Amino acid sequence: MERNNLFPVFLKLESLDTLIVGGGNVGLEKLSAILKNSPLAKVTLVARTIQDSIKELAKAHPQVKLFERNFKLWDLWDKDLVLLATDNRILHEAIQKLARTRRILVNVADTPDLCDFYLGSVVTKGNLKIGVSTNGKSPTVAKRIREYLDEAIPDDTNVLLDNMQKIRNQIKGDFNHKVKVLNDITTTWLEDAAVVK
Ligand SMILES: C[C@@]1(CC(=O)O)c2cc3[nH]c(cc4nc(cc5[nH]c(cc(n2)[C@H]1CCC(=O)O)[C@@](C)(CC(=O)O)[C@@H]5CCC(=O)O)C(CC(=O)O)=C4CCC(=O)O)c(CCC(=O)O)c3CC(=O)O
Ligand SMILES: NC(=O)C1=CN([C@@H]2O[C@H](COP(=O)(O)OP(=O)(O)OC[C@H]3O[C@@H](n4cnc5c(N)ncnc54)[C@H](O)[C@@H]3O)[C@@H](O)[C@H]2O)C=CC1
Repeated sequence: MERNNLFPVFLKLESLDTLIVGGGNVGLEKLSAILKNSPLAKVTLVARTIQDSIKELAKAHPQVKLFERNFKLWDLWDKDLVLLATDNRILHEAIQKLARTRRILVNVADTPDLCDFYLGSVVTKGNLKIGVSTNGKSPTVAKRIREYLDEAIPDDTNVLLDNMQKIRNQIKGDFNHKVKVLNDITTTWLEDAAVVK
């Protein structure tokens, strides 16, 4: 069976510099996805024309910089990540090549083959975050799985995380003992949560 070989990571976008090229519907979707997860993400968005909804969103996030003009080579100079969301595949290919030579990670919204990383569907409950990828096969299925998990994971999961953090900091003894205690007290957590629901 084919399998998903992508390696998931959770990025701290407050301390990285992200560039989005494109200010239409897809640019808006990518910017929204970033800010929903990381409201303080440092993002620069460059596009020949920028939708009003993007301008509104940027007003609520003062660290987001908008430039309403064509992409320029030097937009890449100080960036760690780049997301391409224009309607111009040739431009995407050219920018992807330039970014690659600078070792900047690239997402090309309309061309999975040119992507170094994909965005995923995300479930967030307090400190808990679950990312879902279908390996690019079906973003709609990723969205459905997000909805399913969002319903299934108890809303008070963050209370569990806070309690576990306290217990984790208090347990004395060697590492193996600590792991055993933490495993023991969480063995029945999901079943218990299902009963309470
Ligand atoms: C490869 C990937 C690269 C990337 O964008 O990172 C990619 C690529 C493409 N998406 C396309 C279309 C759609 N994308 C969505 C939605 C989402 N797309 C997202 C991620 C990804 N999309 C990455 C793979 C993720 C994975 O591994 O599963 C999500 C999860 C995250 C996010 O974008 O924030 C977000 C759901 C968030 C949520 O709600 O939970 C919908 C549905 C909808 O909006 O309801 C449609 C219309 C239905 C359809 O076409 O399937 C097209 C065709 C464009 C065209 O036809 O021109 C391409 C290009 C292609 O596949 O060739
Ligand atoms: N990955 C995904 O989730 C999806 C990807 N797509 C694809 O994404 C692409 C973009 O779609 P839309 O946002 O709807 O298009 P759009 O036409 O609304 O927006 C295109 C944007 O690119 C900008 N642009 C074009 N040339 C530019 C340049 N040289 N420099 C700077 N900005 C430039 C335009 O000013 C505009 O802001 C399409 O190719 C579409 O097929 C579409 C749906 C979902």
